[in-house]
Amino acid sequence: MAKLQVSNLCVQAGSTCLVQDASFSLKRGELIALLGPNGAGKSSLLRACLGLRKASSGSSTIDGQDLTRLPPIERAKHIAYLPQMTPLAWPNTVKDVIALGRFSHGANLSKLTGKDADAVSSAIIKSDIEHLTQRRMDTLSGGELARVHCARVFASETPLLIADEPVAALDPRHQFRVMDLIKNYVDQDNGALIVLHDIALAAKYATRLIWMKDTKIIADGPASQTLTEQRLMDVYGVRSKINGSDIQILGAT
Ligand SMILES: Nc1ncnc2c1ncn2[C@@H]1O[C@H](COP(=O)(O)OP(=O)(O)OP(=O)(O)O)[C@@H](O)[C@H]1O
Repeated sequence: MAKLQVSNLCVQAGSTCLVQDASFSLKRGELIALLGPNGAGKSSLLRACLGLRKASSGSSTIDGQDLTRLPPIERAKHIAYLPQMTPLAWPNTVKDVIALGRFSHGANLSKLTGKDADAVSSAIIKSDIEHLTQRRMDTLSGGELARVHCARVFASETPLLIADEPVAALDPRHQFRVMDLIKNYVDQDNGALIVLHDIALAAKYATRLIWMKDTKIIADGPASQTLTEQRLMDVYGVRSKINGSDIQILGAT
């Protein structure tokens, strides 16, 4: 089934509210873009959904199981998480990092065999990084690094992916390449929730947009219903011109 159900989730840091009463669901076949300005609470919401940050109230379940109570290794079988990317200083090879995707399956990471070896090989091919497998992670460009992290997720064969700004800091071509990888993953009967700051990219790829502002989800629906000039003004404080799939951001108010 693979369904993430988030209900009335609230996150506090001391007396400060970071997320208020967030509810939404994510299931296979959906590619949801989580949108909102800096500081709106997107990362806090993602981390609370995954049970990585304590929620003050509400719930987050996967196929009916409370994510905050699932042991990390069990959670990792259901849902993969790509946090905001920071350059890695690890001397590990690309192949070793992708093999980490098989950890939750109990694989011997230093000697992959059978299904585990197949999953890693298939992820490497899907992500178009065959030429990088013996490279050290700390020698990769941002675009290469992003594809390696996608491959690690694909190798884990989880049905759901949560990613926090997976295309931040990539040039337009690499943004498309990574979004194409995520779309292909979703098209193979998986689901993804990803934070994006590029509205046009979100409108092009996402089946649904969830809009956050000032700690709250203020809209949830396909771009055809929720992406309007007024919405961009309300959420980001920018003037825009939207004509079908042509989205122009004209400037700040
Ligand atoms: N532990 C904490 N204590 C206090 N404030 C926090 C804490 N964690 C996050 N915040 C604040 O909560 C707000 C929301 O942060 P969050 O990282 O969730 O926003 P975001 O929407 O993901 O932003 P961005 O787009 O910049 O990544 C920010 O103002 C941040 O400074």
